[in-house]
Amino acid sequence: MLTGVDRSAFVLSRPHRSVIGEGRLALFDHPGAALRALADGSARAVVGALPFDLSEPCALTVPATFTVRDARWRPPVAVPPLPSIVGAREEPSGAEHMRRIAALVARIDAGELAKVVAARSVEVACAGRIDPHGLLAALVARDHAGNGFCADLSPAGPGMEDAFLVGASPESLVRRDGRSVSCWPLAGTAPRSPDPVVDVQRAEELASSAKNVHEHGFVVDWLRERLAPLCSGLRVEARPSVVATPQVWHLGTRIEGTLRDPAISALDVALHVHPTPAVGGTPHEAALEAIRASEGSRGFYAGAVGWCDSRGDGEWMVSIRCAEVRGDRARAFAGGGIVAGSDPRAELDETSAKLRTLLGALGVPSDMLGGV
Ligand SMILES: C=C(O[C@H]1C=CC=C(C(=O)O)[C@@H]1O)C(=O)O
Repeated sequence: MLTGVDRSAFVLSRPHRSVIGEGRLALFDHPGAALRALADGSARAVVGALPFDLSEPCALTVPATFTVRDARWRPPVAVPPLPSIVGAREEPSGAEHMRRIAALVARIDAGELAKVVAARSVEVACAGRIDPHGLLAALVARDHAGNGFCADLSPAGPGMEDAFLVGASPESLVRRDGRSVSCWPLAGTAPRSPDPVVDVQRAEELASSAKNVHEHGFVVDWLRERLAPLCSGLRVEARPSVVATPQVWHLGTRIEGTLRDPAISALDVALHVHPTPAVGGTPHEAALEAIRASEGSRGFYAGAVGWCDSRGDGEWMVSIRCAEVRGDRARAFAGGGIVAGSDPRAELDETSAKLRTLLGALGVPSDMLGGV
């Protein structure tokens, strides 16, 4: 048992630092109210999650204690073991996901869209309650960079009691330290291989893949466009580099700038750039409409998780490689960018590789679902 520890505490674990928010002084289901509380000094910090669709409720908390440490998160005491797996169900099925991708590719060919991210989920049923910090501990231990997050979703209101968003995202939406702002968008993916020679070959192929570089470019263009009015001296790496997670390789581009107005906070910037085409698409509105039509609400998957303090500093991660956890259930999500020429089977396999982050940490055997 975790005694004397806030089992619903917010945690963001990063390679360089961890942020922990315990207790709850105030809850906000709208980011505007959180921004006002930070600006008027009534909140020292705000932590939590933004949904994919910003017209839906967010889940932000003013914690009673807010701790920043210069190292990745480690559980303060032993966490309970995760319960055994009873079953797992894909939503939609792999066949339906491929059908949706084929329909999106047809819309891209017709010139209605240039890029759109298609996502699916797996709902895992367990024999007992999933401790959110127990799952977080498993994720952080399996992630060589030490990435992980856990956010209480109950501030989003009715229906979200006992819901948490738990994940290990490699993608930083925005980080603000004083006037410095940085983003590290990821898009373009290749699965890792247990064979080191094949693994390196896959990374090299990804770096030179015209399709993946094209898919990645939409995200960089969007961020450049959104950040240029806010920043002076915006620096965007000329070409993407290859970034490793335990399950996949990604293309990533570092972007840095200096805020023209020091009153603009990390949360302001996150709200200004979210959702990027790493989770949405291009053109922006048409892609969001296509996602709504094919998937319905994504809830907090593909939103953002992070923190912002009263100085405006903070960090927000894109909430991918995550699951919504409620009681004995966890619903894990993964998506992938669809562009002209995307192959539905390869895209399905890509989401299976991404889903392994969560399914592996939960202990779901790989043969429990077709190919996931
Ligand atoms: C939308 C997801 O990943 C994004 C981040 C990195 C690579 C991506 C891709 O190659 O499609 C996605 O844009 C997800 O993992 O659910």
